[in-house]
Amino acid sequence: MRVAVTGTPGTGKTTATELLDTDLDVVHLNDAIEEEELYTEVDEARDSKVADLEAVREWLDGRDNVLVESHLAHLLDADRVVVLRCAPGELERRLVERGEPAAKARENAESEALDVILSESVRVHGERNVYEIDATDRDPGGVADEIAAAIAGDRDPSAGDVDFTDYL
Ligand SMILES: Nc1ncnc2c1ncn2[C@@H]1O[C@H](COP(=O)(O)OP(=O)(O)O)[C@@H](O)[C@H]1O
Repeated sequence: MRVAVTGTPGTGKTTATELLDTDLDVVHLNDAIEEEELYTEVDEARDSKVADLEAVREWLDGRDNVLVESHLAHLLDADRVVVLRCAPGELERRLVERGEPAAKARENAESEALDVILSESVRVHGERNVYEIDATDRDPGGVADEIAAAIAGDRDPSAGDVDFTDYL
């Protein structure tokens, strides 16, 4: 089984998947993109690398029992897509606290308020394969438990239950 754990930067993907007790091979894709040089160019202005999704797909090819964690993970093949959500104000606070520039933190908060990643996940994979988790008031262990439930099929798929538009 291949599981994607996606969500706007700051929703807690890395923290929760590091706590996850799973038989799946957990891949922190953003680290792999750096280490394996799976990017097309470096965006100096945004201090980030532009992922080469074709190279990523090739690198992942044949790895079936894997959990791919990244804000890009929903753009890849997956049997189940877990989308972490976080209230934009809390997301913005977390990103600033972790050292992101204020403008970038706000841009991500607005993207979260607009359901950008959730909508992309539903468009690419269909609602019945998307497991939305509102992680706002959950501790990392609780989020990891929710992800484990989605992997095990112990909860139903859900998408669109979260509404953060009042942030805009
Ligand atoms: N459940 C949580 N509750 C509160 N803060 C969290 C939670 N999960 C992560 N954080 C904090 O939020 C920031 C972003 O978490 P991280 O796991 O890096 O998110 P992502 O991988 O989605 O970008 C980190 O500073 C982390 O300590």
